[in-house]
This record gives sequence, C-alpha cells and structure tokens, in this order.
Amino acid sequence: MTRSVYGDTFALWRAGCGQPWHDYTHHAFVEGLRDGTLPRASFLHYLVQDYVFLVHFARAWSLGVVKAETLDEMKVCAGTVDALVNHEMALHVKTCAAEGIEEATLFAAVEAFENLAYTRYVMDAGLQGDFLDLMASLAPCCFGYGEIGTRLAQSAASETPYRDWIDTYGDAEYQGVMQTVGQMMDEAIGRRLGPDPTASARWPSLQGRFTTATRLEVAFWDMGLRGA
Ligand SMILES: Cc1ncc(CN)c(N)n1
Repeated sequence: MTRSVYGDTFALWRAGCGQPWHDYTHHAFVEGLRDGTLPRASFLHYLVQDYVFLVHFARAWSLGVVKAETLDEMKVCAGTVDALVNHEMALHVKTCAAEGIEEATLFAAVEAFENLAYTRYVMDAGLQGDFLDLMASLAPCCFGYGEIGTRLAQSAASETPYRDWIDTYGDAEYQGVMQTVGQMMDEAIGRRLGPDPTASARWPSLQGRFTTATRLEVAFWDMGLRGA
C-alpha cells in the first residue's frame, strides 16, 4: 500500500478501490484542465453544477457534526463546512461572475442527474449509517481533489487558463484542511474499529461506500465533459 499525506485510512481505501481511483484522478476532464484544452463551455457547465454540489456537500459535512462522537470530530466537520462555503465556493462565484453568471443563478441551477445521484448518495449514507459510513462516502471528494491539485500544481501547462482552479486545490490552505480531515478520519476509525480496521466486519461495506463515491466522481467529470 502506498502511504498518503492524507492518512492511513485513505491509503487503505484508495488501494482497495483500484481502477476507479485512477479513472477519477486522471480523467480526461482533469487532463484538459492540466494542458488547457478543456473547452470553456464544459468547464463552466461543470463549475455551475459544482457550486450546487458544494451546497449539498456542506450539508453532508454538517451532518458529520450531528453524528460525531468527540469534540475534535465536531470541530473538524465544522471547519470543513467553513472551508467549503467560505473559501472553496469563492472560486466558483468569482469565476462565474467574470462570465456574467450571478450567484443567485448558481444557487438556483437545475441539478444534473449525476450531481443528484452523488450528493444524495452521500447524504443517505450519513442518514442511514453512522459517522464512518458518512466519512467513507465523503473521503473521495476530499482527497481526490487533493491529489489532483497537487499533481496539477506541479505539472500543468504554464498557459492553461485553469490556473485559478488548480491553485484552489493545490494551495497550502486546501491541502492543510485535507490533512486535518485525514488525521481525524484515522482517529475516528481507530476509535471505533481498533488498530486493525481491515479485520473488522464493517470494513467491506466502508470500502464499498468509498468505491461507490469514487465511481460517482468519475460520472461527475463525464457530466462536465458532455457539457450542457
Ligand atoms: C464533484 C466534486 N468533488 C470534489 C470536490 C472537492 N471539494 C468538488 N469541488 N467537486
């Protein structure tokens, strides 16, 4: 298993996921951001959908506060809600404003089915299951963009028009929040499943949630590439 700056639990889930993880983090949409060939219309379609996605992800992380068992878990979940609604979404608002799309339009955007499926899958995991079900479903979103941001910050074409997007996920602020989240997930797993979590009867279903959320990330990029 290859270690990760986002912790041991994520490294186990990523190894258990296999090909879908590569399909997600090296998707044609991502490569288009990297070399600058992604059509602007696809990017804007994705960004509008992603604004709505982040609204629902902030709701799901808020559910994390409700399902937490320790104050530290509550703090990390609340901090992630703050990072989503007050920092990450600023990219979407600023980029869309420059294209003449107002924030009210973003908030009212009709959700693509891929967006609905993904966000409601995660919410259902948290409502039906416990804190770990929710974290396993949220992890691909967090750490996938973390890995993509780091890779693209190092390898993107200097002339790509998507530098703001790359900086948002590659910069120290996003990376720092994700490392904190990864550490919290390691502690949450250790607290509930003990030192050898893969031996727990719960592990296969948690792995299943991680893998399903990863496949939903692939579908989200597909939706972005297809455009409106
Ligand atoms: C679909 C999706 N997945 C993940 C992220 C990173 N928070 C995002 N903005 N959008």
